[in-house]
Amino acid sequence: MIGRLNHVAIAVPDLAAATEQYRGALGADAGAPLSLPDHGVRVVFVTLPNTKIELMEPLGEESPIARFLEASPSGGLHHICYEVADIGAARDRLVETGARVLGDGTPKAGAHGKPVLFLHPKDFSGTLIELEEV
Ligand SMILES: C[C@@H](C(=O)O)C(=O)SCCNC(=O)CCNC(=O)[C@H](O)C(C)(C)COP(=O)(O)OP(=O)(O)OC[C@H]1O[C@@H](n2cnc3c(N)ncnc32)[C@H](O)[C@@H]1OP(=O)(O)O
Ligand SMILES: [Co+2]
Repeated sequence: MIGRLNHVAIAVPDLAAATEQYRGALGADAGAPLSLPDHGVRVVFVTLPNTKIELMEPLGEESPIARFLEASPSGGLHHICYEVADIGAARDRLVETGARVLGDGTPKAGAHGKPVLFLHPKDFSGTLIELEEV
């Protein structure tokens, strides 16, 4: 059911500093910052030849990455995003297997304007999974 790896996300305390590090020290193609108030994060996408890296800092009081950064103040790997062809069908199949879909199960428009959903990290080997319909 899952297809290509769309992106790997890294939570960072300072988006501008992390972007500069990817652009400078790592020589990567980093895009412009984008605020996503619906998701409580501000992001920069780094384009690699075979996938993308999403650098994210908290946005707003209710950011879902606030607690993660409290536990790991210098940042850390936060989630991986797999592409699916039909996110409604993917959600129904996952719920049938007993996996917890986060939120109310309704896909939201993600950073690329496509529908996304998140799966509880405790149900997938301690890894937060994002599904994106592509
Ligand atoms: C826009 C976009 C896009 O790309 O399109 C995005 O990516 S938005 C990306 C930001 N949005 C999201 O992440 C939305 C989905 N995330 C969430 O709803 C939340 O972050 C949760 C995953 C439910 C975690 O919430 P919260 O940190 O409040 O819970 P918590 O502190 O009680 O954590 C419960 C347990 O899960 C663990 N835990 C928390 N976050 C984790 C993560 N990212 N990876 C692995 N484990 C994680 C904690 O260590 C804890 O384990 P112990 O109990 O063992 O201590
Ligand atoms: Co993401």
